[in-house]
Amino acid sequence: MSTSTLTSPASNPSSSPARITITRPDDWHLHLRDGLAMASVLPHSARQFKRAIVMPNLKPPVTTTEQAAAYRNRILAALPDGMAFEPLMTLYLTNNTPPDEIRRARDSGFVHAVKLYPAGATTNSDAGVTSLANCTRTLEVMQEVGMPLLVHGEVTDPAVDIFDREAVFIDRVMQPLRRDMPELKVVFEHITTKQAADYVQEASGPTAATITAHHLLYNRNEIFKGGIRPHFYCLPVLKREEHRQALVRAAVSGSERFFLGTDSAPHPQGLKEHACGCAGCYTALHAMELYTQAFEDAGALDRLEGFASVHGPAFYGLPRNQDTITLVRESWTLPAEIPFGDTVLVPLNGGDDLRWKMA
Ligand SMILES: NC(=O)N[C@@H](CC(=O)O)C(=O)O
Ligand SMILES: [Zn+2]
Ligand SMILES: [Zn+2]
Repeated sequence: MSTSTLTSPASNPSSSPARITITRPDDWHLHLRDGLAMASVLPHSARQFKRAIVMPNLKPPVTTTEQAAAYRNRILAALPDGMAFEPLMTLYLTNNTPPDEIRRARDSGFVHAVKLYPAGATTNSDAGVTSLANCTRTLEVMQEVGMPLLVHGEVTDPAVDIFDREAVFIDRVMQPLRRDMPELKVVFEHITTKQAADYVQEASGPTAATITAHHLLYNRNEIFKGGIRPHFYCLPVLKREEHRQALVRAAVSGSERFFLGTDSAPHPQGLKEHACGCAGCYTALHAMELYTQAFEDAGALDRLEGFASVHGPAFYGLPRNQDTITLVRESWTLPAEIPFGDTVLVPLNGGDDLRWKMA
């Protein structure tokens, strides 16, 4: 029961080009998992992106530079011959991350950020932070050495409605954090609301946000179209149409504060299509096709390169990539499922036709 509108002619203006070439993009928020599962999905990201910020929410989480080095080596060992891909590693912040660990991370040269998961907010966040007050010394060192803090920005207070958890997080956590650590680099990850887009645009200090392709293309109706559709369930959950539109405006605005982060988050089919299904959308296979479509629908293909390939490296203090990718206007059918270790996963839009294709 495909209900895709991805190839709808109405949103395919004839004035749009048949191909577009941009500097090779990077993915500033990616879940690669580990082991055989990682080996299955890694080539998809490596085909589309030169680099990716690799999330540390493994079981157990990647909390030390030493663990990040070992994880990085496993990723590089799983990379097929001939593929160039640079994993940019992150550490998982806990209540007990020692300030010295930040200096070790900075000195390593391969750890590029530290991730804040409010305890209980999302997949594998049990070891996360219960209160940022536990992390003051560590955050001060991050601020001092220029180590970015990446934030899953949702409160975990069960009294707060799930659709409000990001907006409430701005008041309860982001504002005080920005006030207390004015020079800390902060990335508000996978923003989903108008409130977050406005906040990031106006915040003082080095503040940025990643935006996923699925939050640019879909509102929360998508989860319930014709029945419950678990592959559209992720955290933070899709929001109302007015929020999707605010995210599109932010992404195409040209502001350097907004850049690409797929949050591609693979889970086995059996754990998505489940009575208590996991949160996460798998988009690594077709991410640039989806972003290109979102920017085309907004009449802003000329802004895609900045968002996908320029603003992220600038924020992280890294060089832009030298090579390019080309996307062509060509209809193709996304596989309905793909191998995932010893099981399978269903990509977002699995079995649907896409309008753009990586050449
Ligand atoms: N986005 C998700 O819905 N899930 C992510 C975790 C996260 O990024 O919050 C995952 O690791 O599965
Ligand atoms: Zn998250
Ligand atoms: Zn994520």
